[in-house]
Amino acid sequence: MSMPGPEVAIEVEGLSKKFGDHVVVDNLTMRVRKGQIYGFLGPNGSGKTTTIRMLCGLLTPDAGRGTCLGLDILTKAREIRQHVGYMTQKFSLYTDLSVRENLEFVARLYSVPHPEDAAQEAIKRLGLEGRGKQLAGDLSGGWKQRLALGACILPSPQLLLLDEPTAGVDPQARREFWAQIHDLAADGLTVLVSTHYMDEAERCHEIAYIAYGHLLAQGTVAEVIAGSGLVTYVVEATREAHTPGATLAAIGKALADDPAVAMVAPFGVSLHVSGHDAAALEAAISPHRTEAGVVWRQETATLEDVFIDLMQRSKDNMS
Ligand SMILES: Nc1ncnc2c1ncn2[C@@H]1O[C@H](COP(=O)(O)OP(=O)(O)OP(=O)(O)O)[C@@H](O)[C@H]1O
Repeated sequence: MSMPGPEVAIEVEGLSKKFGDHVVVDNLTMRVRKGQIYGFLGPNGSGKTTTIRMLCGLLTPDAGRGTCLGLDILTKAREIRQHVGYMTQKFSLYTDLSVRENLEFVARLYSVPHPEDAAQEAIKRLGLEGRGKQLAGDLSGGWKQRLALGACILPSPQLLLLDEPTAGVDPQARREFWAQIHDLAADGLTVLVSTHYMDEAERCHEIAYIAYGHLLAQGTVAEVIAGSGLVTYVVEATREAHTPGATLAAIGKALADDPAVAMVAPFGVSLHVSGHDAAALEAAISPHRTEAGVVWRQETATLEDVFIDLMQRSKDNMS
């Protein structure tokens, strides 16, 4: 493997990890550019956290090699860790200390010069002005996330790990949180995010889908969707349909076992029907096209369609 250029934050090749006899990550090769927001998706227990931990030296792989922030992940793990900020799902600050006290505490813990000024600067940068004296425990979920992010970036890490960062946060706070992540990335911070949420995935520059230890897809959202080869039709109940739910359910049931249909999923008054062979799928839905009270249209598969399909197929390969 050649030396990574300055624009590369992480470059790894053939990483594998076993716990006992269980291969949790199998032969993973990937590259993350500096300033990139990189999302990791996949079913529970598929190896996302293990992968992220290996990428930044928190866990030693059994096989493979690579660099993170220009440092060897096998021999320089301790140095790498000094440049990594980790925001877990669990709020890990002191609920009975104020916002300012929490930030000053973190600044002192990490020997940040001038901790009081650094805390004040973080308060300003995060739009927490006016909340400095508020107890962290009294903040709403969205503000807590913001404070946790502030604490994470106080020591000026070069790499930020986010574990489902906006679980349980309302849409506006989510949007603001992600705007901040994008600002930080624009300043050169590299961000690895593990998530189960499609909207978080869509906010990443690139994503990787991992299932049962295998990296099944990676790239931008558009590349992952295009690479899936999934053809999707949407059948929607019209206002004239007397029993839209029943009509769609009957179509769904009729199509679910057709070999041309990879999946059928209900979304409100519509169903997504997807498959891999366009002609076979077209033939499967053709008898239902003329049914009363529904309209059919072809659409680009959604990221969720693609992930469910990847998961089902990898499960089939495993069994
Ligand atoms: N230290 C460990 N010792 C033994 N097994 C482990 C250890 N860490 C993880 N595992 C196992 O490895 C597998 C992958 O775990 P990992 O946490 O990487 O998955 P994940 O994709 O992040 O899951 P989730 O979405 O549930 O957080 C799981 O079966 C888990 O139980």
